[in-house]
Amino acid sequence: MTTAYAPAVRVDCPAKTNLTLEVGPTHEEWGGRHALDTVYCAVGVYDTVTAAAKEPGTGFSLELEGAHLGDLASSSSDMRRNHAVLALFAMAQEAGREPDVALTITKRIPVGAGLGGGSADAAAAILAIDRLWDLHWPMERLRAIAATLGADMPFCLTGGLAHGTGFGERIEDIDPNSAWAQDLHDQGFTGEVLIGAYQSQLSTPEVYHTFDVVGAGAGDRNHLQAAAISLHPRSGQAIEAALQAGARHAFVSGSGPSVVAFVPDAATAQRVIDTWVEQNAADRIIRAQAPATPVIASPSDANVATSHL
Ligand SMILES: C[C@](O)(CO)[C@H](O)COP(=O)(O)OP(=O)(O)OC[C@H]1O[C@@H](n2ccc(N)nc2=O)[C@H](O)[C@@H]1O
Ligand SMILES: Nc1ncnc2c1ncn2[C@@H]1O[C@H](COP(=O)(O)OP(=O)(O)OP(=O)(O)O)[C@@H](O)[C@H]1O
Repeated sequence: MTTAYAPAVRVDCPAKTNLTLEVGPTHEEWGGRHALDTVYCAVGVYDTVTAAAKEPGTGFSLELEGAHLGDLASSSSDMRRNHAVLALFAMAQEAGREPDVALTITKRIPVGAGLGGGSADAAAAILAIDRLWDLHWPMERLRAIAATLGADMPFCLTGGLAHGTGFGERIEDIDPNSAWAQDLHDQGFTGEVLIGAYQSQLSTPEVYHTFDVVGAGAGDRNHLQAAAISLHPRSGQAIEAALQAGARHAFVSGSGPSVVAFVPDAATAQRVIDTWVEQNAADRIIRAQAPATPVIASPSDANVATSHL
């Protein structure tokens, strides 16, 4: 007898950056994490996570795809520590079920880049499993589960623009039609974005520890920027080059090393790309739109576009 399983679910989840990132003191009750006041912005480079049911009692499986796997590609990378798998375990515990799910991750978000790649995959897994198991839990419940896994994960569940506080897990969505969103748009923080990414990765804990020593740079919207540049100077070169080429804003994304540049038009985008190439200021250049939101699809939603990928 063949068992009929619910169809696999696919979620495309965008990367995140921080349009502002104010870093305050550490809190023991948060595991030593710093207090944050940040404006999150999801950026349209997507990882794709699929979740499919497996035979009961067979446990989870994980397949990784993509040309940019960073340190995930190494044989020592422990599948059980992958953020998407940790999300599956958390959902299974909350639902009182076994994690008999086959996960696949197609990675496009640079790894260890300050773009929330692991957080995006964890959020995508939560959204996919919520649909696969027909749970239909409210977003607040999904966010509470995500917050136990990492600071950026609650935001990644909804994307768009949001105000983050606490250690980053307290999320207040910024309505796209609000005066706040309009102001961010008027400042040039929406539309075409260029991401300068690198072969090298930065450890988020190390960047925060370096911040504790060097502090924030004068006038830096991202308080971690000076720390990230001290650990990865090429990011500072890419920022200067982008601003000289006409970008309205250019800064380190989160804990870095990647650099995000907001440009007003296609001509400026091309000038920034040409300058980064001429100066070898980045190893990989990605063009994207901001803000962006997760796209959830089951095979039955055959009409779901994939032009955003
Ligand atoms: C840099 C940001 O990406 C900005 O959005 C986030 O603050 C980091 O989010 P994340 O990678 O999900 O961070 P977590 O996985 O929760 O924590 C990783 C490590 O980063 C440091 N960390 C993280 C968040 C925070 N508010 N303060 C911290 O000091 C801590 O050393 C922590 O052990
Ligand atoms: N699914 C995943 N995708 C990317 N990294 C993962 C994943 N699961 C575990 N990791 C590990 O998490 C570490 C950080 O990767 P990630 O891409 O989330 O960094 P990041 O973009 O700097 O995150 P953040 O901006 O939230 O600090 C990497 O060293 C990687 O080995």
